[in-house]
Amino acid sequence: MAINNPPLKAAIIGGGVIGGGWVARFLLNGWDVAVYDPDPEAERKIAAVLANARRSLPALYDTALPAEGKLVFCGSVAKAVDGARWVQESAPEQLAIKHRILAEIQQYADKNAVIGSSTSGFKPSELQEGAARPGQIVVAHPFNPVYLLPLIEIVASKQSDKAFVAAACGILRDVGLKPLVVGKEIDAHIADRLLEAVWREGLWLVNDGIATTEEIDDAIRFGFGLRWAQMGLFETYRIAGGEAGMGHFIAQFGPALKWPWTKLMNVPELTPELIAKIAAQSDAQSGALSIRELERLRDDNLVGMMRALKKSGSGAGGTLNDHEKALSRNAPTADTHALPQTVCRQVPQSWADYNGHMNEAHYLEAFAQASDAFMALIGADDAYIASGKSFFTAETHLRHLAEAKAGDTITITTRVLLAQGKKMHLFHTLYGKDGSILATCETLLIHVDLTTRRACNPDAEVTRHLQEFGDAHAKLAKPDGAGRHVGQKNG
Ligand SMILES: NC(=O)C1=CN([C@@H]2O[C@H](COP(=O)(O)OP(=O)(O)OC[C@H]3O[C@@H](n4cnc5c(N)ncnc54)[C@H](O)[C@@H]3O)[C@@H](O)[C@H]2O)C=CC1
Ligand SMILES: C[N+](C)(C)CC(=O)CC(=O)[O-]
Repeated sequence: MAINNPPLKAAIIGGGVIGGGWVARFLLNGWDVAVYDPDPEAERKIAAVLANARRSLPALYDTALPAEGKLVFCGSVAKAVDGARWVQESAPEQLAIKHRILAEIQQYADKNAVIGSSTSGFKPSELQEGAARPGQIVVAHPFNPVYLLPLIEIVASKQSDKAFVAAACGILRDVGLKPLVVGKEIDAHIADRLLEAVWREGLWLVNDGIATTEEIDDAIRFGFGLRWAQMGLFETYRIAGGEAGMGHFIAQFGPALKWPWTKLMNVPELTPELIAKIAAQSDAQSGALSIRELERLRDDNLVGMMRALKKSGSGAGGTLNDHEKALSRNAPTADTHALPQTVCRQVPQSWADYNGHMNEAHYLEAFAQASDAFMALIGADDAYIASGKSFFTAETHLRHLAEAKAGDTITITTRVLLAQGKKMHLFHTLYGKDGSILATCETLLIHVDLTTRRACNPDAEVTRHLQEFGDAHAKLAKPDGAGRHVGQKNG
């Protein structure tokens, strides 16, 4: 499915914490979005979520997201769902409210639209009770923040139509999400079953005066929380069994389940005293930051962690890599300035430094991405490198002409200055959003046999493609700044 052509429409019914995240996820992936929420404050709250999403979601990728869709706020469900391909119910977690809203959605929505519910705990069969077309409704349970975290639990009942489940998964993948189809409907699906168990134990630890909210959070974030983000529970414990593996792990730690290590199913009563105790500890722990500041801290950390996972493709990193590939396939192919555009991306927050602009190290990173993209363009792509040949960079000269700031969109064009035998001499120009030149990079790459680690000529096809670019670019005037050395006067 094309990601952004023509613009698709999503309707979000209920624009609170989760609805706002859905708005951002669809909008920043090029969908038009219509929102219905009776709260007069909804527009302001969604604007705040969107501001945070705009500074974090694009930072996950080394390529640009599609142009943002259009956002409208509607005065009725009927207006919001009109023409929508996806309708997401994100109203309060009360079955009666959800039934009322789903009935209204089905009255006005296209019969082929997917209707997802964000419910954290209700089974799809419960949501479908009394529905005009039960098969159209699926649980699409997201995780906060919806614009960054890829997991969506897709839960169907016996009445659900498989075609809608398949369509739901396809659409969610297109907007960068990871649909996990839950095989059997149960209360609270998979993830919230797990979360509730940890939450229950946490409440007991505070209730019994054993640990504060901060100590419990430390127990998670300094240890197993880091492991869970990349390997989950079972893969982590498999390693904990040492070379003897999972069988040995269970033999050793299985009996502990019957020792008093857990409170099992007992739930502490949420008395006013316990709630006040937790709220006071939470204020002492995190009250110095506003919710929006905490969200930005969370988002920057999530972006950093998820970007790190891209390297190995573990967990969320694999989803990002798949989405990035799809985004690159759908990126505009038009040349800018008559040269191939080899980079189009946002400057992530993490690239800004103490001077409040993009740090010099990341100019080289962006230009290296341009060289990689140009290599792919001439056929020196992943398959070529896997066959044992590549280019190594021998020399680079960077010029910094104007500032790029976090959140800015930057593009790079690539020009061949010389294509001769094993030599590939490139000149990259980095532009800001207004088309002004922010930096240039002149770089010499040498073709190498990866088995001998020695220079050699590229394969015939790569040579031919490179030569074609070289011949075309030789007709252009020499770029300003080419051949400069450090300290040279302008002019
Ligand atoms: N907050 C969380 O961490 C998560 C929540 N969810 C689920 O998402 C759903 C929404 O939860 P939150 O966003 O947290 O709640 P919320 O309270 O932040 O937002 C609910 C929104 O629904 C609106 N609303 C109330 N009546 C409505 C109606 N008749 N029609 C349309 N909108 C209406 C409210 O004005 C409010 O803006 C729930 O089903 C919840 O279980 C799912 C994943 C995580
Ligand atoms: C607390 N909660 C049950 C609403 C949480 C979720 O449903 C998922 C999440 O984002 O943690």
